[in-house]
Amino acid sequence: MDAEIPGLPSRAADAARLTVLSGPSGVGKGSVVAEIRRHHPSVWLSVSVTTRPPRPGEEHGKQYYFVSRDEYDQMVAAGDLLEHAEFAGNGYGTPRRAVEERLASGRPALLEIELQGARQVREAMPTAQFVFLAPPSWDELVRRLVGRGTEDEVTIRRRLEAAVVELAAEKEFDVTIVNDNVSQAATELVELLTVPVR
Ligand SMILES: Nc1ncnc2c1ncn2[C@@H]1O[C@H](COP(=O)(O)OP(=O)(O)OP(=O)(O)O)[C@@H](O)[C@H]1O
Ligand SMILES: Nc1nc2c(ncn2[C@@H]2O[C@H](COP(=O)(O)O)[C@@H](O)[C@H]2O)c(=O)[nH]1
Repeated sequence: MDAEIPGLPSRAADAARLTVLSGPSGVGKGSVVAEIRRHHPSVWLSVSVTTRPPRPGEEHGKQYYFVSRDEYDQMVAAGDLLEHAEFAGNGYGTPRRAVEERLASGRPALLEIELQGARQVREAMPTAQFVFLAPPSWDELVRRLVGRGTEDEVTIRRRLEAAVVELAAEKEFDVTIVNDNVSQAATELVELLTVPVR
């Protein structure tokens, strides 16, 4: 690592920016992030809270903090969430303190969140970097969401209705990565995570 030079921001501080990854449900955000965690364990990803029940294999504190609606409402009321949104019938939010501590210590952070939350982060932190993960096609998005097999038909419909809105918002983002291939998309995202702050 480079030695600190008084008066010159360290390279670590230069790289300390928040990156927000968003994109429609089923596009592969979780898959891309999991790939990054496997190959780049130093990349720090915020763990969100959600009122959604865990899917098979999901663990409290790993993919999410699974909380009750009351706990979630209390966190919202207390201002403990950097952003929060209702999505397909459940509440989701980013615990504020962990992200703020991470950035304050000069280290970058990654959020994987939906569109309404991304818009809130843009309001609060306009220098953050916003990355849109796009599907190769609408049909492939539907195939992935249905093929995952984790949602019932009603929920799949709700998520696809939201996907129409999310896809129309792509132009609000700084960069688009098309998720044709998980490992390629992960490589592209990691490169963006290490771009110095503007
Ligand atoms: N590049 C890809 N090619 C083929 N299948 C993929 C690709 N990326 C992800 N998938 C598959 O698509 C499904 C949805 O992926 P994933 O759960 O990562 O999406 P997501 O964007 O995180 O969804 P959500 O927002 O609903 O949590 C999974 O079954 C996953 O294995
Ligand atoms: N606004 C926020 N959205 C979040 C957060 N954590 C995850 N998400 C997004 O919710 C949907 C659905 O997720 P799923 O795990 O139920 O499939 C997806 O788009 C996630 O990116 C958050 O903290 N805030």
